[in-house]
Amino acid sequence: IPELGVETPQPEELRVELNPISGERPLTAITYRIFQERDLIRTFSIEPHKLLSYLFALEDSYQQVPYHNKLHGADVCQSMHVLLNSSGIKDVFNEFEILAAIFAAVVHDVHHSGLTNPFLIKTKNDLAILYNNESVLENHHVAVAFKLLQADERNIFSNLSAEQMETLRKRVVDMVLATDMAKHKTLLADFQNLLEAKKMSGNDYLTLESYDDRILVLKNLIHCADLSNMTKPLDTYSKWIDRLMVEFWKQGDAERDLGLDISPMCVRSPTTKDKHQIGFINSFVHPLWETWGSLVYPDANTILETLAQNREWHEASLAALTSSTTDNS
Ligand SMILES: CCc1cc(COc2cc(C(=O)Nc3c(Cl)cncc3Cl)ccc2OC)on1
Ligand SMILES: [Zn+2]
Ligand SMILES: [Zn+2]
Repeated sequence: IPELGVETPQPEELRVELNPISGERPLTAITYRIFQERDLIRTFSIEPHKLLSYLFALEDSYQQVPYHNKLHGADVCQSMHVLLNSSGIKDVFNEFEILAAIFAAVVHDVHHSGLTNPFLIKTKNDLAILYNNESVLENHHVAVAFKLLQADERNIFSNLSAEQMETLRKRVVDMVLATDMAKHKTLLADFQNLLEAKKMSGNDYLTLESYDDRILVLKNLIHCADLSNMTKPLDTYSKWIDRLMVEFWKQGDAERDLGLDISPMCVRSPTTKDKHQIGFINSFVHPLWETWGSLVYPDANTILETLAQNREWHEASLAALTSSTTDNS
């Protein structure tokens, strides 16, 4: 693959265009690089200047909130890229599904307001009215992502056939809507049932025939990427927690000012962080990653070990915190 990912008559010009990206445009830089590395630009005859225009507009449509900003979009896209390379699924998905998965990951939280679905619903936000309280944020994210494609100079899929575009759109909508935490239990249960059935059939690697089976794995994959903070080294992980805490606590302040009940995760207290993290990892994150780990065994072993270490870190700091407070009492 040529250095800039595409044969171009003006390599210098494209290089210049790309250079300013890496500093203040992390989402564009990471996503463009992944498109190059996976040769998606050539496979789907994507015009490089359209890809840059789309990514610039997408990056600028992420709000400047503490956690759900363009860095989170870039992070989930990069995590999706790595997870798609797991040996257990490397040869399962075709290039159309990979294009949809990478695109869904980078757009999945665009224009996030830093508030939760329950908050938007209980404050009767316009978005909650528009989407009838159903996956309000996630419907908004994927609608904004496709709205940005409507401008011709940003339509990176202009060389796909109408039928290819239709399937791509369905996959992206299905994956982004699956990032709604309210769907976690059903999504994981369906995933576990699928793997159970596959194990019964005896063949050692994953064969997925139907669209429903294939998209079910991709939905869990983007959900894993969205919940991958806890599987990262502690120094990275703790930065994500602090960002999310600031975002949740700001919502808590808004709830208090509006005379609403303060959501449990949004209560400002030193033990909130550790208690909620441990509870969240135990009830959501570990079961999901354990199921993913069984699919791509042994590829996810490092991830599972890091997750366990991070949980222990919280348990130790919670013990230290509570013992010190009981001493003072
Ligand atoms: C007080 C801060 C706090 C954080 C938690 C749970 O921890 C985390 C939760 C989430 C988390 O819930 N992310 C999320 C997803 Cl995956 C989908 N829709 C909405 C959201 Cl907010 C993403 C990252 C986390 O830690 C780094 O519980 N309390
Ligand atoms: Zn989201
Ligand atoms: Zn997200």
